[in-house]
This record gives sequence, C-alpha cells and structure tokens, in this order.
Amino acid sequence: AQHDQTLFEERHLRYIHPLGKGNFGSVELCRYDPLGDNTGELVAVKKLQPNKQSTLEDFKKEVKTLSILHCDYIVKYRGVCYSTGRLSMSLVMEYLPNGSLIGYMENNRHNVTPRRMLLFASQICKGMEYLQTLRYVHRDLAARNILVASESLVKIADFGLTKVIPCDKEYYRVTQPGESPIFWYAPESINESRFSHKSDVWSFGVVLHELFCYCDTNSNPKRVRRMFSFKHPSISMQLANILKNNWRLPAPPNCQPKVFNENKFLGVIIDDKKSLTQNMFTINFH
Ligand SMILES: CC(C)(Nc1nc(-c2c[nH]c3ncc(Cl)cc23)ncc1F)C(=O)NCC(F)(F)F
Repeated sequence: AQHDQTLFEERHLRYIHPLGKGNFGSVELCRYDPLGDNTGELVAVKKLQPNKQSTLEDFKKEVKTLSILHCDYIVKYRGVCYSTGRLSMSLVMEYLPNGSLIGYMENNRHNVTPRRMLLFASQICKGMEYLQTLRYVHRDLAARNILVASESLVKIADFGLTKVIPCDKEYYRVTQPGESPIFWYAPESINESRFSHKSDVWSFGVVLHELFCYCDTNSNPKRVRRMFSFKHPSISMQLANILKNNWRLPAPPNCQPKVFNENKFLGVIIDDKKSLTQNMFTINFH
C-alpha cells in the first residue's frame, strides 16, 4: 500500500523542547527522524492533555478540522501520531521557526512598518474568510494564535476552540465556557456565549489593535487587558457594561490618523455585516 505520509511513528519522533500551551494541550518541537541521522524535518506536535474541559472527542474534532483546512494563511496539518497501545494521539503540524506574532512584534518592533502590519492583517482576513466559507468559527482569534511564517507571511493557528456553525443557525452557543479570553470577545459572546462569524470579526478588530500596538503589552492595552484578563463574573459584567456604553479600545500610541480615527480602526468601523475580507477591502491600502 502507498506509504501514508500523514502517519508519524512515535519511535521516530524526537522530542526537542516545549513550544507552549494552547487550548486543551501542550505543543512540543520535535524532529521526525526516521533515518536517525538528524536530517528529518522539524514538526510541532500537539499532545492531548485530557482534563475536565478537554476530551479525546474534542481533540479528534480539532485534528479533523485542521486536516481539512488547506489555506496559505492557516498553519499546515502534517498528520497524526498514535502512541503505543493507541491510548492517546498527537496532532503533527508544520513548525514555523519565527514563532507567534506576539514575540515577533516585540522582537522586531523597529523594522515592522504599518504597511507590513496591514499586510499581516489582510492575510489573517483571508484565512478567516476561508474559514467562513466552510462555516467554521475560530472563537480564539488573537495575536497569540497567529504564527509568523516569514517577514511577509503570517498564519492562523490553534483551532482548539473552533466550531462549525450548524446549517440552520447563524451562530454557535457554547454550553460550558472554559477559560474565556474575554478581552477578545464580542459583547454577545460575553453576555450569551454566542459565537458567529461576526464575533470572529470583533476579535479581528482586537487583533488589529494588538498589531498596531506592536503586541506591546506594556502600553495602555496592558492596563486594559489586565482589567479583563482573568475570567470573573464581575469582570465580564464590567466589560459588557462599558462596551454597551460604547467604550472601545483607545487608539494605539502614535497610530497614524489614516489607520485609526474617530474611534474607528482603519477609517471604518469593522463592519460585522460584511465578511472580513470585504471589511479589509473597504480599507484602501496605501
Ligand atoms: C500553544 C502554542 C504551541 N504556543 C506557541 N507556539 C509557538 C510556535 C512556534 N513555532 C510554531 N510552529 C507551529 C506551531 Cl503549531 C506553534 C509554533 N511559539 C510559541 C508559543 F507559545 C501555539 O500553538 N500557539 C499558537 C500559535 F503560536 F501557533 F499561533
């Protein structure tokens, strides 16, 4: 039978070091080295950490989701690795050495121009537009979940919270919201645990803010974010209230007027009536 490229044998998977903890699992850098001569390729391996929130079922859904996504702006699925005895499985993805957008923006602050930020934003938009055509809602769109493939390419990653919108509805209601990143949540997600393409558009607006703040957690967003970072009923109630009173994220420091003016990002309110790419293309890139 033709060799299955998506099946990784555990015995050839060499652990190198941890990459980080995502939704429902930890991701490690490994080298898949069947020849045993260190010429194998580097891969990011996500191991399921079964706990109260996450189950093998959820993990299998995440694997299934990533395996059918084929888009330049989404981290590539490489395959799965079943551990001996098939007690658990791991998700194997391409490894991008530049890491997440947060670290990249902090380390490359001086040579990332607003033009490059807009390029990154438009790529995230196209990745999200692709997800939307398949009726997927990411639910955790944030700069920490964007990977930098090169100085001119970023990719969306961490599909641990991604859900498919049922055909007869326009939104997905979450039953037991776990540790929620409420700073990135649209009002209806905070108040009713409702998620849709529109709530992804809202999160995209927060990612724009992160981008134009160079993902600098020390600027005002840090104070704002610290107010909302931990999930606490009164905190999410507070956030819901000030959003209801039309508070919005302040302009990023030294952000040009053409990008942010009158409390509107990029000259337009990120209009949740349109798809992400339409939003992006109503913004005239210079
Ligand atoms: C949970 C995990 C591991 N965290 C990190 N991944 C990588 C990291 C660096 N290179 C990578 N290549 C592939 C993948 Cl899946 C992750 C990385 N670098 C730093 C991280 F904290 C992650 O998935 N974060 C979302 C992402 F950064 F990927 F958008």
